[in-house]
Amino acid sequence: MGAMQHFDLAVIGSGSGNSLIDERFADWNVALIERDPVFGGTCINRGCIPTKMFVVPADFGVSPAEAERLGVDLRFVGADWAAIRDRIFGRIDAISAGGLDWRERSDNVTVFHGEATFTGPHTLRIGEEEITADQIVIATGSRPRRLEVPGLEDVAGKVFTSDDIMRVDERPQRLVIIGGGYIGAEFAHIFSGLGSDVTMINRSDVLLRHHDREIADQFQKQLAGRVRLRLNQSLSAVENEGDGVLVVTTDRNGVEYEYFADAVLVAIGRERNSEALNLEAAGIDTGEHGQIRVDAQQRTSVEGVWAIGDVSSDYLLKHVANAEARTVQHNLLHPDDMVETDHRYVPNAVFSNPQVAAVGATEEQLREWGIPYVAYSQRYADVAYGWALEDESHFVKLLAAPGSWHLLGAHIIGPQASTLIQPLIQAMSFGQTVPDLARGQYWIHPALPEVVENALLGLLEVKQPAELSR
Ligand SMILES: Cc1cc2nc3c(=O)[nH]c(=O)nc-3n(C[C@H](O)[C@H](O)[C@H](O)COP(=O)(O)OP(=O)(O)OC[C@H]3O[C@@H](n4cnc5c(N)ncnc54)[C@H](O)[C@@H]3O)c2cc1C
Ligand SMILES: NC(=O)c1ccc[n+]([C@@H]2O[C@H](COP(=O)([O-])OP(=O)(O)OC[C@H]3O[C@@H](n4cnc5c(N)ncnc54)[C@H](O)[C@@H]3O)[C@@H](O)[C@H]2O)c1
Repeated sequence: MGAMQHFDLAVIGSGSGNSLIDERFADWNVALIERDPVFGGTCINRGCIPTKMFVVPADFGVSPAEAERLGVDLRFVGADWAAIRDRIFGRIDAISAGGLDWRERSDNVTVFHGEATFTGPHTLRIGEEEITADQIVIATGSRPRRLEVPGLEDVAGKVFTSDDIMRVDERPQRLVIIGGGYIGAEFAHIFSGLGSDVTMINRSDVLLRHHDREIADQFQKQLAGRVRLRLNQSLSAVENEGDGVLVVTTDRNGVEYEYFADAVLVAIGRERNSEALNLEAAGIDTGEHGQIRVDAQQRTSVEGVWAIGDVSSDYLLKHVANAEARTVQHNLLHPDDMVETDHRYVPNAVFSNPQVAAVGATEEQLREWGIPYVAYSQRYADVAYGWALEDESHFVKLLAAPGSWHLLGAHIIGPQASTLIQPLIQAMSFGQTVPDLARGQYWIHPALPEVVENALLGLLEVKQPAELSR
C-alpha cells in the first residue's frame, strides 16, 4: 500500500454521483469510486432509460388492438427481441463506456474501481487502498430485493430481476412476474406487448398501492385484460419441472396454485446499498432498512459527509436523485449560502399501458390527514381529442383546497399521462391557483391537454367539499 492519497472530494457511486462532478469542480481534486464493472449506475444501465426504450416497442405491440377500434387493421406479426435488445444496449453500453473513458482521462478526477468502505469519518478503503477526503458524497443507490423461497438456487439462470431480464438471449414465451409495483407494471407491459404470455402475482389485493385508489383500481382492471393477474397470492416455491420449464407455486388462504413459466421476474421492491459501506466506522446514522439519514441540505449526521439518491432519499426516482445532487453541488461550492432540496411536489409516472402519473396527495391521504378538499374527475372520453382516440376509460383526477383553490393532488391514467401532468406539477410548485391555471392561459384546441383544462374547470363547479368521512 502506497502513501494514503488525500482528496478534496470523494464521491461513492457513479450514477447521480458522477453527474455531480461538473466543470465547477475543475480545481477540486476528486476521487470517484465505483464497485460495479459497469459505469454510470442504475438509471442508464438497467433502470429508467432501457426500460423506456423497451416500452416504446411494446406500445407498438399493443397498437393493433387500439387501431382496430378506430377502423384500422394492423397486424402484430412479431417483435425481434434480439434486434430490439441489441439496438438498446448498443446505444447504452457505448454511453456507459464513453462516460468511464472520459472520466479516466480527466485531469482532476481519479476513478477507483472497487467497493468503498468507511474506516473513519473521512477515510475510505477501496480494496488495498485507503484514501482520505475533506468532503464525501455517498450516492450508492439501491438494488433489487431478493426473494427467499425454497428451490431458487436450482433454478438460477431462469429467475431474473430488472438488473438482468432486459439482456436475456431469448424473450421468455411464458413469464411470471412476482410483484405489482412500478417495475412489475412496466415489465408486464413490455413483455406482453412484445408477445409473451404474462402472469402477474401480487401478495396484496392492489397493484400500484401508493397511488390514488381509483387510479390503481382502473389500472388493475385494464392490465387484467392483457395479463393473467393473480392477487392475494404469495409465492411458496419455484421449481424446475424438466425440459427447462419452471413451475411456480403460490398460496392463497391455504389453497395452492401452480403456474408454468419459462422465466420468473422478481420485482418486489428495492434495498438501499448502505451495509457494505461500514457506516458505523464513520458514525453515520441510518434509519429503517439502512436508509442513510440526511437533512434538507443533504447532510448526514457526520460533518462533511453528504448523501443523495436511492440510498438516502424517501423517493427512489431519478429526477429526485438529480435534484438532490444539485443541492449538494451548490452546498459544496457555497458553504456559507446553503440550499435545501424541494421535496414538496415530487411527481412520478408509471410507463406501463395505460400510463399513470401523479403528483401530490391521494384522496385517501387527504381523508386520513383530515384535510378538506374538492375532487373532480374528467374523462378523456368527454374532450375532443378523447373522441379522436375513441377513449373509453381514462381520466384526470384533481384534488384541490376549497377556498384557496390550490391543487393538493393530481392523478392521471391514460395516454400521455406522464406528459399531461407537467402543467399541474408546475402550478403546484409555483402556487398557481385552479382559476388562474384554467383561465389565465390558452389551451390549444383540440389538443389532449384540454382534458386537464376541463378537469380544472370541473373542479370549480364542485359546490361541496368532499365529506371527510366518506
Ligand atoms: C427497472 C427500473 C426502472 C426505473 N425507471 C425509472 C423511471 O422511469 N423514472 C425514474 O425517475 N426512476 C426510475 N427508476 C429509479 C432510478 O433508476 C433510481 O432512482 C436512480 O437510478 C438512483 O440513482 P442513484 O444515483 O441514487 O443510484 P445508482 O444509479 O444506483 O448508483 C449507485 C452506484 O453506486 C455503486 N455502489 C454501491 N455501493 C458501492 C460501494 N460501497 N462502493 C462503490 N460503489 C458502490 C453501484 O454499483 C451503482 O453504480 C427505475 C429503476 C429501475 C430499477
Ligand atoms: N417509472 C418509474 O418512475 C419507476 C420505474 C421502475 C422503478 N421505479 C422505482 O423503483 C422502486 C422499486 O420498484 P418495485 O416495483 O420493485 O417496488 P414497489 O415498491 O413499487 O412494488 C413492490 C411490489 O412487490 C410486492 N411485494 C413486496 N414484497 C413481496 C414479497 N416478499 N412477495 C411478493 N410480493 C412482494 C408489493 O406488494 C408490491 O406490489 C419503485 O419504488 C420506484 O421508486 C420507478
